[in-house]
Amino acid sequence: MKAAIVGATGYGGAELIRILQQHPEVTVQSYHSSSQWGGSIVDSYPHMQAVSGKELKAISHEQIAQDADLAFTATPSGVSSKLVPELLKHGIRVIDLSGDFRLKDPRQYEAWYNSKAPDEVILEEAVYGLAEWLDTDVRNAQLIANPGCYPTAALLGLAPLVKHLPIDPASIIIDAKTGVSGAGRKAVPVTHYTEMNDNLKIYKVLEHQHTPEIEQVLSGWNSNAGTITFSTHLVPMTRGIMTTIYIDVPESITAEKLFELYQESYKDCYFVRIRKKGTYPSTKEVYGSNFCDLSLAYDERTNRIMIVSVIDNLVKGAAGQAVQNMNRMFGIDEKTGLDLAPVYP
Ligand SMILES: NC(=O)C1=CN([C@@H]2O[C@H](COP(=O)(O)OP(=O)(O)OC[C@H]3O[C@@H](n4cnc5c(N)ncnc54)[C@H](OP(=O)(O)O)[C@@H]3O)[C@@H](O)[C@H]2O)C=CC1
Ligand SMILES: CC(=O)N[C@@H](CCC(=O)OP(=O)(O)O)C(=O)O
Repeated sequence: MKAAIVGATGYGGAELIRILQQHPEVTVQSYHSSSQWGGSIVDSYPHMQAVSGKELKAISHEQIAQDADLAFTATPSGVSSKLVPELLKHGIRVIDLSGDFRLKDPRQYEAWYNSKAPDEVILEEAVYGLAEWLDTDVRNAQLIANPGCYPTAALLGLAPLVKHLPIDPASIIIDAKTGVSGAGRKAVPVTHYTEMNDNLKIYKVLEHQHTPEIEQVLSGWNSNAGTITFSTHLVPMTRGIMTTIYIDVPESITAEKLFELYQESYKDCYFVRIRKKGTYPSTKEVYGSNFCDLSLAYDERTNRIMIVSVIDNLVKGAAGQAVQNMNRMFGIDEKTGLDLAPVYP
């Protein structure tokens, strides 16, 4: 299979290159950049000697569609919304890493992204690619909207509860923390070394664009689901997301039942690992891998469940899940090319 990577000079693109380099079924046919075409990947990433002979190309929709079976668009929101329809028009399948095709309601997109929504027909057609909980057969999908990093961590943590128990979804609080690579490679004051080093910041308070994405999925799972409380923090680390989720529970649940529900729900999901009762994951324990590690705690004093979920934002939260979706799209075992052990310490 032949793939093209658009946005190859960004962090998501670089992670796609790293993963696809050792994918036995894929050849990366071309690497694309809007500003550095004519140059080479190693100009941006000198450690990527394995692709040193590859020239970065300009973005020609027609050429990309002619040469490859699939395009990954690892481009910013607002860019993907214009790029992807052109690629689809030329008949190529696309996995988009941005937030542009995740929200079904264009008014929601415009309200949270402050930008014009893509065409409604394409929004309708796009499959939301939360790989463990796909609700359609993606072997025929033309466009997969790869989920956001925070929604991936939060939704994998919430799914079994929201799908199977009469919890009160309005009680959901998601307290999330991310590493700085979540902001991409571009230098901006907020992620500058002196701003971030030895510092902890809350940001996008009550206005994070992943809020409606999480709510949209939850309401598809449980008709009672509505609004959530979601907070996001920047932590002085390179990669990783931890979400700590709090939910009020019906009195009928016990810690044992809860644990069994999660074990059962994820028994066939290689990339979701439920931690032993009483132990809790840290972001380093999934660093560089496509795993999402989950822990549960039931607080009998408050009748609240606490779920802890960790992922690597660039892998399970972006490029890794995109490759997992690609594998599903092309009928390949989902683990192919992705069985990466976490890098620790
Ligand atoms: N970083 C993360 O953890 C995650 C990121 N995402 C999403 O994935 C996408 C890529 O993120 P990330 O790699 O971190 O971002 P970066 O800022 O690191 O990279 C963005 C890429 O887009 C390209 N680009 C910028 N402007 C344009 C344009 N006008 N036309 C075409 N290409 C353009 C840039 O390269 P060039 O100038 O060379 O064209 C660059 O390769 C974003 O939508 C992001 O929101 C999703 C989940 C997690
Ligand atoms: C640290 C940081 O800024 N993280 C980004 C993560 C979102 C992202 O990467 O993009 P998507 O919306 O495409 O998922 C943010 O909070 O907006």
